[in-house]
Amino acid sequence: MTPALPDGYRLVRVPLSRNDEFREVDHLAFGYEPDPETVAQVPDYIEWDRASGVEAPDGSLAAVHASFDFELPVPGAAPVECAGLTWVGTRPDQRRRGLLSAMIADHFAHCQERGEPVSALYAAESSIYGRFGYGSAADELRVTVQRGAALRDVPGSEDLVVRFAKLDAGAHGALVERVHEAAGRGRPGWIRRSTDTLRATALADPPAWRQGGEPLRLASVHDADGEPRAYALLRRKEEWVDNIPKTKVVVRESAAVDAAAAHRLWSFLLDMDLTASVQSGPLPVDDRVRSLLVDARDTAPKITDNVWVRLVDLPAALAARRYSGPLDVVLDVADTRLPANAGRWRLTTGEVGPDGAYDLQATRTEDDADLALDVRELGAAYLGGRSLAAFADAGLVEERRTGALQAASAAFAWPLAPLCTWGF
Ligand SMILES: CC(=O)SCCNC(=O)CCNC(=O)[C@H](O)C(C)(C)COP(=O)(O)OP(=O)(O)OC[C@H]1O[C@@H](n2cnc3c(N)ncnc32)[C@H](O)[C@@H]1OP(=O)(O)O
Repeated sequence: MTPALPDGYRLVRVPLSRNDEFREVDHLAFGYEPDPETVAQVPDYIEWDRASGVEAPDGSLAAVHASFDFELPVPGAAPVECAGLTWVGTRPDQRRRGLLSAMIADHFAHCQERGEPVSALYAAESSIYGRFGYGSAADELRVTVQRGAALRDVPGSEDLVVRFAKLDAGAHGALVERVHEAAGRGRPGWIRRSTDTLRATALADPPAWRQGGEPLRLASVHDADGEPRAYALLRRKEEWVDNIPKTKVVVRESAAVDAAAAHRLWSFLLDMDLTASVQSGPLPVDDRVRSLLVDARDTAPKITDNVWVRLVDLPAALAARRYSGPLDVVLDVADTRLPANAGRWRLTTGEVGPDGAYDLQATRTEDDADLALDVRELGAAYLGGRSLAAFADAGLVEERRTGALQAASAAFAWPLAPLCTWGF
């Protein structure tokens, strides 16, 4: 069901020629205005063939959104085609008239046309997107570690060397993307930057973004052949208290291909002269540093929601990932926004693969349901980082056949916690 727009309003595609208007809506919606230096230094990373909006009766843009053509890494399988919803904004003088609701319906229709079974997003406010069937599918962890904090030993760490330089996007871009890709292998949610402009934006560093810190630096870890194994994009914020240096190291993003590289990187970060602490970038909740720190309690851990997932084509999306255990259950799915997903589905796994994981098929059935849930909870569990049993415990999944919840929770779970390392 497509929500109605107010009289005279209409959904439109927004071409590059309306870039200024599109951005004006965004600035008004989010309450900021980039200075000319920032505009000049941050690439235009909108994919203009995927930008849309709502026109008011006078032809002006009242609301906008766009999406990215992503591949979303899922548990145990090749990434699934995914529309990364972004740049969502309604002008403050046009809000609460159903413009976002209409844009989301339009977005889902475009996903279906393009054959994208899944959509993902970062939520500006976490109360917005559940109503549209998006579920919070991953958490991100940030820690602040005191200088000199001890790490448990990892063999091979001492054989690696660290290089430290002013970030040069041209010279370092390939290193960052190569390590980022290798570090994320097997980790659900680890979306790669899919275009040159997104890759360039990840390294953009206009002065307005520095919040009093130095320009971005790159700390990179290399093996004996010079091959990069880990990196951190960071800046130091100089601070002195009573003549004592208390500079903070603030990491924008870091990644490491293995434990030795992570150990070497953190050893370097925790031993920088004049500093007092290291604030991490977004980490998976099971990040190595939690296991390696001798005193992991004193790290002021903060957890927030990371990427949100929406199953647009339920059977295709569920078949695109793999599962940790055998399963034969009937789900009764509620989905008011996309009725084609609603109703009863039998989920059946096949033979176990050599990696211990299972393929799965979702087919329509008239059989009685074993579990009843909203598509939002299915999206939340999709990357393997949320427990269906925990949702049941919160009253959000109903078990109608004893044992079905245990089996489904075990099958949907995945050994590595999901994470996307960058907001889009
Ligand atoms: C993926 C991303 O890009 S995240 C970025 C989202 N953008 C922002 O946060 C920018 C500032 N906010 C805005 O521009 C607007 O308030 C938007 C885009 C969040 C909502 O746009 P609107 O056109 O006002 O939404 P619309 O009128 O369709 O409301 C749809 C429903 O969402 C609810 N809703 C809208 N905004 C919010 C919010 N911020 N928090 C909680 N609920 C909200 C409405 O109350 C309405 O609920 P209902 O269906 O129960 O009646």
